[in-house]
Amino acid sequence: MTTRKDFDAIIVGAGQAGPSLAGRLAQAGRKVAIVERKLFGGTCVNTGCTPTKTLIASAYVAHKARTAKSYGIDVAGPVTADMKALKARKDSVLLKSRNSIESWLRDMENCTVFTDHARFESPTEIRVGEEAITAPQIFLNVGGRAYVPDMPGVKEVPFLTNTSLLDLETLPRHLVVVGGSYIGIEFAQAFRRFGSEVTIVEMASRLTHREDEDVSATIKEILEKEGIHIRLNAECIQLHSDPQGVSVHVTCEEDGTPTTASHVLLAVGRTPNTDDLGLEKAGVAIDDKGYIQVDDQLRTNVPGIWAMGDCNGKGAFTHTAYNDFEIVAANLLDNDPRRVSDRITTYGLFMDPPLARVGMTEREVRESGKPALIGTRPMTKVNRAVEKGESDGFMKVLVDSESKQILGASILGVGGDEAIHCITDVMYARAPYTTIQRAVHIHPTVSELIPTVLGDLKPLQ
Ligand SMILES: Cc1cc2nc3c(=O)[nH]c(=O)nc-3n(C[C@H](O)[C@H](O)[C@H](O)COP(=O)(O)OP(=O)(O)OC[C@H]3O[C@@H](n4cnc5c(N)ncnc54)[C@H](O)[C@@H]3O)c2cc1C
Ligand SMILES: NC(=O)c1ccc[n+]([C@@H]2O[C@H](COP(=O)([O-])OP(=O)(O)OC[C@H]3O[C@@H](n4cnc5c(N)ncnc54)[C@H](O)[C@@H]3O)[C@@H](O)[C@H]2O)c1
Repeated sequence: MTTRKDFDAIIVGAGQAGPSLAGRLAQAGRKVAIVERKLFGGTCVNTGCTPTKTLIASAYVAHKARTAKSYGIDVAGPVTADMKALKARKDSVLLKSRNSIESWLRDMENCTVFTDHARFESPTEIRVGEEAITAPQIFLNVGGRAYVPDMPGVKEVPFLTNTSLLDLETLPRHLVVVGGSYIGIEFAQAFRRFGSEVTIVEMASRLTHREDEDVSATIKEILEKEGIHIRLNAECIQLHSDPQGVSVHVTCEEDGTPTTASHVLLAVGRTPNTDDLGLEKAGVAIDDKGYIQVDDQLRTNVPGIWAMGDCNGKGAFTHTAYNDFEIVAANLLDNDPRRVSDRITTYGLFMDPPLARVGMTEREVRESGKPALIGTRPMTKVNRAVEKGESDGFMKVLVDSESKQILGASILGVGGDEAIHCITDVMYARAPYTTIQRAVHIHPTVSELIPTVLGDLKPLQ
């Protein structure tokens, strides 16, 4: 028999926005229900950021051990990856995080945790297993999952996604990665460093095709230097089963030589978890890709229903999901009219060296027609990078020549994922670039060279 419980607020999904919002609402004395159907912490903690960055740390150690000789250090014997031990380390890191989120929510005053699939019955009622829960305010934080394209052969062969690849306890002989963007590149480099042969198959004409061409080209060079094969313009990918695993045809020509993979990873984007939420019963509007449509304060078209994180299509990162929580909490609880449009685009791609990005790309600046200045510097001219023996990449900053404000930056280089934040903060402050140029940064750091780049700006031709 269905039981019915009434709350002030229901949160669906315990990813990167839901738990923090539960905390704020419960603290404000609201009676809160949070529903999680699978793993507390969602994608980032369980199958995304945390496990990948933990594996990438192991891959970095392998790479350093293999190149130890060039630092004057002898490492006896071949460097090999113990996949079981790698996985155990990764699991222990993510389990701590998952468990701490779950126990925080379960111990939270004014908060009731439900662990089942949530589905709308009406705009104010949600069914969770045998229970019906109601609230005048409902917050959706349902995230997304790996997109599986309907490519020829995909139904006939075994393939991996970011979730299943993380569970491997043996090293793939040859990993073919379909998709040359964040997920594909991070996994490709890590598995190459663990010892797999790796091929990236990308249908666009370059890797990370949303980045500037110089960024894509340098990423390709770095990956190829480590022995990763890269097949671009792969417009006719077909998968066939093969006695040795999966054969992957890449070219449209019938006689093109296939690549034989022991494992295939699909890393071609994400799809939102909105198809099984009963949104039609609540009347919540989605776009043609399934993303929940929201306004600048993350309100859906139905009063009393909000959507935060990857499921609203306004961002696809942990920091954007968390910022969605901050926006909703500020508007509802703090009388602070924060907006999504206040957010400056920023993200990292955690290959080694990492790519860090903020604001506009050079291409976007050119397309905008704004009069602009540009400053660049190769990492070979950054002392710290040279001293570390990690001088691949470059930094590039674009400035509005009239307002003197920074329009955007790309740092592809060691430490770039940290150094970028001195640029980000000045962009949020809407201060002129000269603020950074006159700041004294510590020697020897990567950040130290950002004032130098800004001291040598040239008109963008
Ligand atoms: C391999 C990989 C690496 C990544 N690395 C990074 C990174 O380094 N940095 C970064 O910023 N981002 C990274 N991301 C992206 C990041 O993980 C996501 O942007 C982030 O997790 C989105 O958070 P979210 O709260 O929107 O959704 P999620 O974290 O996906 O959480 C949604 C939760 O809702 C639950 N749920 C869904 N439907 C229902 C339902 N009907 N009922 C109950 N519960 C439901 C799900 O089980 C899940 O726990 C990575 C992603 C992947 C896949
Ligand atoms: N460092 C990070 O912050 C990080 C890391 C991993 C994932 N993520 C998040 O996960 C999301 C998904 O990442 P992703 O790399 O899967 O997707 P993506 O959308 O960034 O890139 C998909 C890539 O696959 C290619 N592609 C699409 N269909 C293809 C096909 N049929 N054959 C060959 N190539 C094809 C595209 O051209 C593109 O290069 C990202 O939007 C990102 O927000 C973030």
